[in-house]
Amino acid sequence: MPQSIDTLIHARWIIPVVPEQKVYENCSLAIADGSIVALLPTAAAEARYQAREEIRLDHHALIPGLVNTHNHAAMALLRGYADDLPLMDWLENHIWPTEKKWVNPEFAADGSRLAAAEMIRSGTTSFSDQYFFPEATALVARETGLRAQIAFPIIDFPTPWSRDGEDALQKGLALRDDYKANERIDVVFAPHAPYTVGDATLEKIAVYAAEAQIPVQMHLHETAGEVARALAETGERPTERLLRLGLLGPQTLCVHMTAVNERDIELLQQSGAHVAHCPRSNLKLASGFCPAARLLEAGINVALGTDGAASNNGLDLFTEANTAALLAKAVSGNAAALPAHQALAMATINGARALGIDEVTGSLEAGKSADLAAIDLGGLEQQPLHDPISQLIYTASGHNVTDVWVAGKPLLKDRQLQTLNEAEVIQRAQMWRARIAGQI
Ligand SMILES: CSC[C@H]1O[C@@H](n2cnc3c(O)ncnc32)[C@H](O)[C@@H]1O
Ligand SMILES: [Zn+2]
Repeated sequence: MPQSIDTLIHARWIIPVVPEQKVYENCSLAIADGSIVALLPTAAAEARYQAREEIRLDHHALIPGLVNTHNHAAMALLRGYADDLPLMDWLENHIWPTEKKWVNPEFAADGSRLAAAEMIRSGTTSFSDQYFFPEATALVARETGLRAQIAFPIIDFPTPWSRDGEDALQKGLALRDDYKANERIDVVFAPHAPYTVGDATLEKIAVYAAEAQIPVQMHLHETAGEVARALAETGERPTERLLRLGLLGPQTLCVHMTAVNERDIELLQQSGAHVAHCPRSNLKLASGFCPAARLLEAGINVALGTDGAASNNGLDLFTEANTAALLAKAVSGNAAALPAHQALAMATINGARALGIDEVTGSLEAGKSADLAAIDLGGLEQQPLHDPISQLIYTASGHNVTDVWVAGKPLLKDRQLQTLNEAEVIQRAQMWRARIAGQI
């Protein structure tokens, strides 16, 4: 007697990511109540299950939904607004003044919707976000069905969202209470960077984080200049400082990590901290290079982040994984560094580990949530197809994604967004451009 389930997805290739490098050809994924029940050959699946819905993906790879471990979603509205500048000039003379003038709850909601649409279209199912008015981004995650880690921003000076570090902490903790019961949305701490948050605030965060086991993410070692400034002002490297303050541990996500020395690597390794590698933002802002392959070799969990679309200028994790793989080879002078299967792991299971959600998502294993992306590999650029993992990393992009599910619910169906009105999202983005340009 066949077992009743919700969905059977038959795919040309299924790539579970765990175990790494495994590719199943002409297999099926069985889904019930939003979770993966089994991955098995199509003939066996058809005999064993009676599904309410069967989906055939004859030219596609089915993979775990991608995990973007560092984003500033609402900054999608500032895409292309201030290009070709180094980090501190970009922030201090362009982005921060513009944020002061324009960022409000409406901006955060419209920008987050634009980013959510782009992420879903390009196969992302989970993202971590650090931006002002995090309540607006959390609401967009709730509406759209994305899985989200809302990392509320803590800065010691006035921002559009908070008066100071203490105000940000209290607002963020209240938001955390609001989302306690939500299975898809976690609310965590995001002290912005070593140069915007002082020891007193970081010490408070360390106490709360330890008491309630709350993850912390922070921009760290984004540039050599940041490290040099810290050394000149305090005699301490930023990584050493986090360790001294009790903030470097298995629930810490260090975003960027360029300009690292042997001691920094040892500290990351011993503490179990994770790294969000954002290669395209680092390249565009000329911030430096994170030695991703070396960190991985040292046993450090390295995941991928796009950073905001204002410094990338997109949110496509396929492009990010491609850049990570190519950059690692260039930086190490070794063509074998960061092979395609490792880049795919960084975009999926490593990301889920970095966000503390690897028991739920990041790989296609029975019992995990059905968070999936289907990628059409039938196009000209993917022929001939010797190795689907190679094609995913070296030839595909987010444009090849056709279908996306979170917890078994379709967010993208045959390239059509299911939980967002694309035309409205574009119209709102265009309205913000005109407002910022002073045209309306
Ligand atoms: C505290 S909300 C986020 C805050 O960070 C700014 N930001 C965006 N990208 C970067 C980056 O690469 N390094 C440092 N800060 C960044 C953003 O504009 C907000 O002000
Ligand atoms: Zn960032």
